[in-house]
Amino acid sequence: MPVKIKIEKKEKHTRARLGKLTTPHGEVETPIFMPVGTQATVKTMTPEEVKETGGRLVLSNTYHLYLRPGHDLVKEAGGLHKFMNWDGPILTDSGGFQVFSLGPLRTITEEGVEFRSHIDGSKHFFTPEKVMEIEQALGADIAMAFDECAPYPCEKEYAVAALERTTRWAERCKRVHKREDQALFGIIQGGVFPDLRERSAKELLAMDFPGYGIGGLSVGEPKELMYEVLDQLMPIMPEDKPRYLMGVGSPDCLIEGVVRGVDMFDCVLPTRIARNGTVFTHNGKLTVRNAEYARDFRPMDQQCDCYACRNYSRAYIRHLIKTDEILGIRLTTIHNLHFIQHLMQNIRQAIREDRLLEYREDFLKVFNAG
Ligand SMILES: CNc1nc2c(CCNCC3CCCCC3)c3nc(N)[nH]c(=O)c3cc2[nH]1
Repeated sequence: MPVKIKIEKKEKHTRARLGKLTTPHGEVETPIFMPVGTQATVKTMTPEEVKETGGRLVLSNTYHLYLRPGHDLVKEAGGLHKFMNWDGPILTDSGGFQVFSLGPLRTITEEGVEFRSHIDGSKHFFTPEKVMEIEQALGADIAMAFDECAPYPCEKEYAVAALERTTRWAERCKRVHKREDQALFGIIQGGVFPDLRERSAKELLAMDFPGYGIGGLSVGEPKELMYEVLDQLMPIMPEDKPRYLMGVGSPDCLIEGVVRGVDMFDCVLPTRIARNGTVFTHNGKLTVRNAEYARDFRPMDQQCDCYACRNYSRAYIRHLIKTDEILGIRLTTIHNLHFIQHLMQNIRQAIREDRLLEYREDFLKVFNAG
């Protein structure tokens, strides 16, 4: 069993758990936030800088790496760890979400999904078998099954069809997944319908995957609805398997997800908004590129001890961003990754001390007041 979770402690007043996730490339603490490295790099960061901010497990993507540079090239390079010089654990998403997000550029059949590349419009066909070939070639420690993520909102019939196809595709993935040093995770679908979520979970739990993605959320539904789906789904999830809430999220969603028993998160938000000149601070978001910061010589977040906040002012970082100096978005990225990892560290400590609900209240009172 290459990937397993050991629950160290259950928080007294919530479903939150403190755990250790063991993988072929080392052990990481959970709950964990996993920085996204779409094209085999966490944008603008060296692996050392990702580690320095607290990143321990990074994500990459089947869809993007298949199109460029090609999974065969990455395999020839010795696999994703060697290619991107990352010696910690890696998780690859199956591309299910990406090809479904392509909208009219894709056609879904029982066999698989025909889609046109967002780069040059060339035609491609992803089947569960093809995606498993790609993910095994890339060599991540955790590979997600090829699933169908239903949009929000959608008719219940659509969610049923997507759930049933996801189950059949999970079977097909499991049948051809041979790599012993790579864990295949199933992905639970079912839209925002509690009965469908339960059905999808039960069908996939019966296949005994070493861990589970919770898919089909953070697709435009109100946050409260996402929390409700988790409230209904998490009680039927096995305690001894990692739960990975896909594509989540912002600081408030991370805390609410942990409270409900989620162990793993990924989100492009911290790195994406950083490149737009927006950073998280304890008082909420701050768009450092705005004119009001032109003569503001304070750090982005006065309570932050990251490299960017220890050495540079808002005025300087605003100057860099306004003049398209690459150092600007590197500094905002360093800060945002550090901020989120520091939040996860505080959450893990609050679990240890059985005061997660107090932490949630204190953090959100200040963060949301901003
Ligand atoms: C943002 N919201 C959201 N994301 C979802 C994602 C993607 C999660 N992030 C993966 C990274 C994205 C950037 C490149 C590297 C991989 C989902 N993925 C799958 N397979 N299925 C979902 O239902 C699924 C559902 C998701 N909802």
